[in-house]
Amino acid sequence: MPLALALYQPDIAQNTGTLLRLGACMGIEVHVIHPTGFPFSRQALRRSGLDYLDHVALVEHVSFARFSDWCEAEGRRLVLLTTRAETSAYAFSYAPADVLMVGRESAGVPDDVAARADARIRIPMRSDLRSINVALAAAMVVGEAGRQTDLFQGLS
Ligand SMILES: C[S@@+](CC[C@H](N)C(=O)[O-])C[C@H]1O[C@@H](n2cnc3c(N)ncnc32)[C@H](O)[C@@H]1O
Repeated sequence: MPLALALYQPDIAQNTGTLLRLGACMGIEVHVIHPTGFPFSRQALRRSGLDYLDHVALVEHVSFARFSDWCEAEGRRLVLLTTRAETSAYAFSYAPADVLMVGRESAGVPDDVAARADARIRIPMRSDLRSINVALAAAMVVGEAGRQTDLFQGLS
C-alpha cells in the first residue's frame, strides 16, 4: 500500500490542481476532504485545465469525520503537516501506508483535527516567516516520505 496525500478543506483551486498532478505523477492517491473553498467537481477541474485528472486516484470525503473513519477502517496512520508541530519532517520515520495530510491555505486545521492525527510534523523554516505554500510543503514531504518508503523504486 503506497503513501497517500490528503487535503483538508482546500481553499485554492490552483493548489489543489497542483497536488492532484503530483499525486498522478507519483502514483499516489489524493484524498480531498470537503467542504472545499471553491466549486469542486471533476467537470470544474477539467474546465480549469487540469488534464491529469484521468490519471490520478482521487477520493473525496464529505467530511473530516468520514475521512477519519476511512483511515481507521484501513489501518492508515494519519500524519499531519503543520507549522505548529515540534517534530521535524526530516527526523520522522514514515511507513508505506502513511496518509500525509495538509491543512487549508487560510487556516491550517482546527485543534481537534490536529489532535486526531497520529503524528504531526513540521518542515523546518525561518522563524520570522509564516509558512510554505501548501503544494510545495506537500511536495517536500512526499519527497522525503517517498525516499524512505521506496516509493520511487516503482517509478522510472
Ligand atoms: C499556507 S499553510 C497554512 C498556514 C496556517 N496559518 C496554519 O497555521 O497552519 C497551508 C498548509 O501548508 C502546510 N505547511 C506550510 N508550511 C509548513 C511547514 N513549515 N511545515 C509543515 N507544514 C507546512 C500545512 O499543512 C499548512 O496547514
